Amino acid sequence: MAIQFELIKTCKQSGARLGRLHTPHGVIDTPIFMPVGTQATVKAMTPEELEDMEAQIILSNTYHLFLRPGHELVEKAGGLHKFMNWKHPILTDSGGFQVFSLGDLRKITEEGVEFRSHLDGAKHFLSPERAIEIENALGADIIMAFDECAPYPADKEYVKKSLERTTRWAARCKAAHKKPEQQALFGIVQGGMYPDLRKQSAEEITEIGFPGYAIGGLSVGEPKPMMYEVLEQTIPYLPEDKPRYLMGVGSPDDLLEGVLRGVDMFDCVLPTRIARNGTAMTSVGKVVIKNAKHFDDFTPLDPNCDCYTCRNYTKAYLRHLYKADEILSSRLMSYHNLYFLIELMKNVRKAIMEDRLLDFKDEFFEKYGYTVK
Ligand SMILES: CC(C)(C)OC(=O)NCc1c[nH]c2nc(N)[nH]c(=O)c12
Repeated sequence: MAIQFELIKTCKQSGARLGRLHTPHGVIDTPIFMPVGTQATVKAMTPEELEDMEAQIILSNTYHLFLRPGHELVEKAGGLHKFMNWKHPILTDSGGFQVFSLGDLRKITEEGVEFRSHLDGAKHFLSPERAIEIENALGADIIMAFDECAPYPADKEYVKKSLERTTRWAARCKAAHKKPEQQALFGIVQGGMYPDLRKQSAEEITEIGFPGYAIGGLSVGEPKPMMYEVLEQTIPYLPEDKPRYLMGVGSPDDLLEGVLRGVDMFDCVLPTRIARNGTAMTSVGKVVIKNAKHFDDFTPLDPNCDCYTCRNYTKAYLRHLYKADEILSSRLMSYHNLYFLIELMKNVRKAIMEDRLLDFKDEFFEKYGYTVK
């Protein structure tokens, strides 16, 4: 088996789980936040900095690497780990979702998706088989099935047709996967915001059988309560002994609400994206560094953080870097935001171990400035 999921403990106060996911490139503690490195780099961070902040697994993307530099080059380099000098686990997303959101969609058929590259407008075709061929070449420890992430909102008939095709595509992915011993293929559950369709998708995907299951099609603009509700309607149909991965999530509150509902893995571009726009996630809420009030504030970004950025630089300096459009601004802000989410998940794992995750959530939301429900 490419991966082994060890369920260590289930929190007595909630549905939260503590686990360890053994992969060919190392062990991952769950619940886990996975930094996104779409084009074989977590933007502005070196692998050594990611190791320093104890990132355990990072994401890359099939669609992007297929378009540039081409999966053949990465394979020639000895695979993604060698190409980007990352010695730890990697997960590649399949590109299905990107095809529907990045390239302007040409047409979708049972066979696959024809689309134009968002880079140069060139026409391309991706099918379940092609996506798996690319992911096998990239060599990630965990690879995702080729799916359709239905837009939101979308009418029920469309979502039903779409999830049923995603199921047929999932079976084709499993059949096309050349290295199930080295690379764990996760199935992806869709079904929009319709609980009965989520149940149908979860039953169909688990019927095919995968070592792990992702919940796609959420965090697509729906209200948060709706996302949490759909999660509650989906998780019970996934096996307890396999990892659950909520794709594209998320912000601190979404991570906590997801863990409480039994999610083990998360990914989101938020920490690095908002960092480049000058916003920091801190233990006392968001800090928008360009705000004039930080002009002569010589305190750290986050008084309760012991990351490299918070130990060595002040808000005044970080504001200056941002206003001067200095590259170091993106680096220092990204380092802190990633560290913040990784640290949050470390504290979540500790709270689960001590059966006090609900209390931890209330304390965190109080300090972070979220209204505690
Ligand atoms: C809009 C953002 C990116 C925040 O979330 C989503 O789109 N969420 C859904 C999502 C993220 N990544 C995925 N990958 C795949 N294969 N399928 C998906 O549905 C998704």
